[in-house]
Amino acid sequence: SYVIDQQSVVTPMLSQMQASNIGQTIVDLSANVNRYYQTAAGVTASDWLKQRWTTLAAGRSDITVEQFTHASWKQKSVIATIKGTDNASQVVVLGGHLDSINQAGTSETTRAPGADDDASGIASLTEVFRTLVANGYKPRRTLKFMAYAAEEVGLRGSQEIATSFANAGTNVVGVMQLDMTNYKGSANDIYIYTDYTDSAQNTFVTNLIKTYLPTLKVGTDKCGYACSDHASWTAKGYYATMPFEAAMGEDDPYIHTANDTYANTGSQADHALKFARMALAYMVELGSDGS
Ligand SMILES: N[C@H](Cc1ccc(I)cc1)C(=O)NO
Ligand SMILES: [Zn+2]
Ligand SMILES: [Zn+2]
Repeated sequence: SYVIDQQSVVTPMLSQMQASNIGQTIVDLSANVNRYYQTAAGVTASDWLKQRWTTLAAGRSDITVEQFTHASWKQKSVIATIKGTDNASQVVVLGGHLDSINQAGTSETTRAPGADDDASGIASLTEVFRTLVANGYKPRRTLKFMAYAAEEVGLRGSQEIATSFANAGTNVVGVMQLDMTNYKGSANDIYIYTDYTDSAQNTFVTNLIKTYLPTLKVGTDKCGYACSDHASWTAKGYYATMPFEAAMGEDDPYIHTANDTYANTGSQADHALKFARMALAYMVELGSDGS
């Protein structure tokens, strides 16, 4: 059962989280001509993120940053792990996808900045990672931050990772997916998607928002298909939640084009900051539980 009891840890951290940090990561990631799973730029973006997370890890001995090599394409997923203290066998995952795509076809030189889809999600979870490390936070459970390759071509990177975890019998107690966090297209702030996700964990996340971000308005909606990497984890029997930027059909109209830019989300990351704060609360509340 889900208990919310880490206010003394979470609340001080929330005020340290900054939209400007999220915006900078979006700018950095979308500076690659593209982040397509098959291009040199897509490989470069993966290597850049590994280095960025390694720098943020600040030499902590309980943190590792690695790349997950996939079977049949070049772009690697990136995984940062904060090893738990006394309940390390139980794992919490916060993910987004690293790759981008242009719906007109993505060659080595095709522009696909993917600022909202999904640099915004990667930037949101990177700000969670930065804040936890800056505060010297040591979780009881193991926390994993994941940047999946090849989401746009069939959730392929997360499918390989989730399958690998299931085959290893890894006890992932919960997964949150952040795919598109920075385009405020709807009346509510955060939309919890109810298909291909777990309803009990969705309720927990809704309660986290009520507790820690009480001014935010929460909506729900359905994709109607496996619309992001949360579906890969659900397919393997894990509990997943996907908080999303808008209601169906009101999301960022520029995605999968050369116009999915930071400028086209107003050159600010205020919407993404809401998701980062929610995600930090998720990682600390679940990460602080014993077995
Ligand atoms: N299709 C998804 C984005 C997406 C997800 C949900 C909704 I509603 C609309 C759009 C995608 O491109 N993920 O990378
Ligand atoms: Zn997409
Ligand atoms: Zn996406």
